[in-house]
Amino acid sequence: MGTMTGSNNLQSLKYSSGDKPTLAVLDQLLIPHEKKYIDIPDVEAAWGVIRSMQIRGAPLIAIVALLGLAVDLNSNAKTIGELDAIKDDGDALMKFIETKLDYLSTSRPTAVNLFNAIAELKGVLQNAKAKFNGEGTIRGCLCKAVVQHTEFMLERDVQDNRHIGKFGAEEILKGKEGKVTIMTICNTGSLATAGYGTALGVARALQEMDKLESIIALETRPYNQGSRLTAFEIVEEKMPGGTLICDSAAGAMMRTKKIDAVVVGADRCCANGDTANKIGTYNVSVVAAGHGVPVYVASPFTTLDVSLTNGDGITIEERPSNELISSAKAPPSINCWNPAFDVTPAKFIAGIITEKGVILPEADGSFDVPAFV
Ligand SMILES: CSC[C@H]1O[C@H](OP(=O)(O)O)[C@H](O)[C@@H]1O
Repeated sequence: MGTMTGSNNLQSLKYSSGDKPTLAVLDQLLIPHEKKYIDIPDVEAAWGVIRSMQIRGAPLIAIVALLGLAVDLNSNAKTIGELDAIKDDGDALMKFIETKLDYLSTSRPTAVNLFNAIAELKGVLQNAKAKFNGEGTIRGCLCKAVVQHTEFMLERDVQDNRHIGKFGAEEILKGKEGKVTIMTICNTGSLATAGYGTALGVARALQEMDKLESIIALETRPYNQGSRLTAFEIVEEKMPGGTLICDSAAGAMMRTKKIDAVVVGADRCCANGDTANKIGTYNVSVVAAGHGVPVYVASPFTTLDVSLTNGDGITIEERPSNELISSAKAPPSINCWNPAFDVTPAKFIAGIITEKGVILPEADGSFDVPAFV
């Protein structure tokens, strides 16, 4: 197999398949000024680019973690030496791989995609080990299973995003004539996924249908994913009516201009529909409720977490003070509280757009969210 990347011009990663796979990821901290790819030779490098937010976005975090493992096991000389030393002991090999997966799970805590992906891959490996028929080596069987499953995940993400785009566009256009204006927060496009995007994918689908009047991007302080990344995607993809506003202008814009819907991404949707997403999503949702503007969450099944009954159980990542201080140009000694995410209660959400359709709320405003299986 040749090089596999995302579906748009903007490639969040470059992955080359084959016996010796390779991976490079776009350093998103340099966007919009520079497009530079970082080589990922092992799980430590994958962990590093996730933690530093050189790559980010709930689906992309999971994909880079697992592709990093695929490269580590099959192409990294040090890891190959360690595997050689294990010989062909199935239990020891499983433990070796699972230890690497558990390490990757410590990179960032909030987006459930990484944890769902790790659990899914562990299941695939257990299955492959149980079905191993003695042809070749168990090591070859497990390393191949990692590559095959991860490549499947990469392709599934783009397909799911296209379906989310279609279902979301149809939902927003219901009962409407003419074109629509969408407001969004953070970055949920090609740069946050394997390609196409989730919430920004909905805007992209509307654009493809010639139904997008305008896309409004919130700057998304303090990390500015909206102004650095979404604005960049809007410009690169020539999305109509692309407009950047500061976070605190959302209410003023809803009060003075026609906003048809707010569409946001997600890092974790709980059983009742409570959703963790980028810090500031809750504010926008409350303001939108005050103006009768529906808020949709675009979320693949990989972002669903029905093990949590509601949002109170979500671990919210707190980023270091210096990230807020440097972004806000604040005095270095000021005390900071810098949560990366907030939880929007289900009552503020009009629908959860998935690749299988739009989940609408029950009469009491809560959702009956299905499980990721
Ligand atoms: C396609 S969902 C992207 C999701 O990731 C963001 O967070 P971060 O940039 O910190 O990884 C954000 O919450 C988005 O909605």
